[in-house]
Amino acid sequence: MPSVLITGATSGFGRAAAYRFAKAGWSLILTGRREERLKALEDELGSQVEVLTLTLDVRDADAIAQALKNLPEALLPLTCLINNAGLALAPEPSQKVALRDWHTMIDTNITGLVNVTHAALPLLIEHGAGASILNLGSVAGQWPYPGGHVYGASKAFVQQFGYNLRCDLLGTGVRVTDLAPGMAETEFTLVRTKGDQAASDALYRGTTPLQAEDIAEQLFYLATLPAHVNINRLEIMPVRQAWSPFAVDRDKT
Ligand SMILES: NC(=O)C1=CN([C@@H]2O[C@H](COP(=O)(O)OP(=O)(O)OC[C@H]3O[C@@H](n4cnc5c(N)ncnc54)[C@H](OP(=O)(O)O)[C@@H]3O)[C@@H](O)[C@H]2O)C=CC1
Ligand SMILES: O=CCS(=O)(=O)O
Repeated sequence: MPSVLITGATSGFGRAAAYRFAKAGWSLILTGRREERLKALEDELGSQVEVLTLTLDVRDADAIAQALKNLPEALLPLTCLINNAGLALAPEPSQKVALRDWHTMIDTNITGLVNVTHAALPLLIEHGAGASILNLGSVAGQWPYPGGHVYGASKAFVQQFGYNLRCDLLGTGVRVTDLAPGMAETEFTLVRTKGDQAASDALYRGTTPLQAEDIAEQLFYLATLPAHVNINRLEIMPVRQAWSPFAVDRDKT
């Protein structure tokens, strides 16, 4: 059976992807920090497919290297890595942001993604043709907006790291994609606003954001493309989201 390692499987895109890949019979390696949520997924999906849960913080390089070194043979070689764990913090302007929030985004979205990728690469290369690394980038990695600061920059890293990985992986058969969603309704905004449910509800109210299942469907599509096809970047927005005009600072009259 093909196997997929999903980081950040306890919520949002990662959780929806666990269900999507399980539906197709894939073996699952699910990670996140919230153990009780991982156990609930294992209880629910474990009767359909092989499920291994790893309670891990992607910022802990040693724990990740150790865990991936000791994967059961039945889950190897690894068919797909979904680098999904990530977060935005501090929607306010740069000059008002606490430095630790910038560090948390860099440590999670950049260092965490690099930690997992480094540990998983040998397992994907062993699989060869048909293996994939699917990285969750964002429209924020391409398009600037107020309050995007380090979050957007971290997603620009995800894109360029993926492109550079492709150069190094040429000849191994391992594919790399930057999947870059726009507005999607998950726990993302609750995390970004540090638990402000009203602010999260307000952002998604009166429009039609992407849902986690929309992204899970794209992840499954990418992972099951013919082995000779690599989509380098896939940007997806809800129909009801688009760009705005440039902002201009004007004299007060
Ligand atoms: N929702 C959106 O509008 C968009 C989101 N994205 C990106 O998609 C990805 C998933 O986001 P989404 O599903 O929306 O958000 P959620 O907040 O719903 O899910 C985020 C997941 O990441 C995990 N996570 C966060 N920090 C860590 C960490 N240090 N170690 C391990 N796991 C961690 C969380 O698990 P736990 O807390 O249990 O550790 C959780 O499972 C992120 O990379 C995000 O930047 C991209 C574009 C749009
Ligand atoms: O990555 C998340 C989407 S947005 O909040 O930057 O538009």
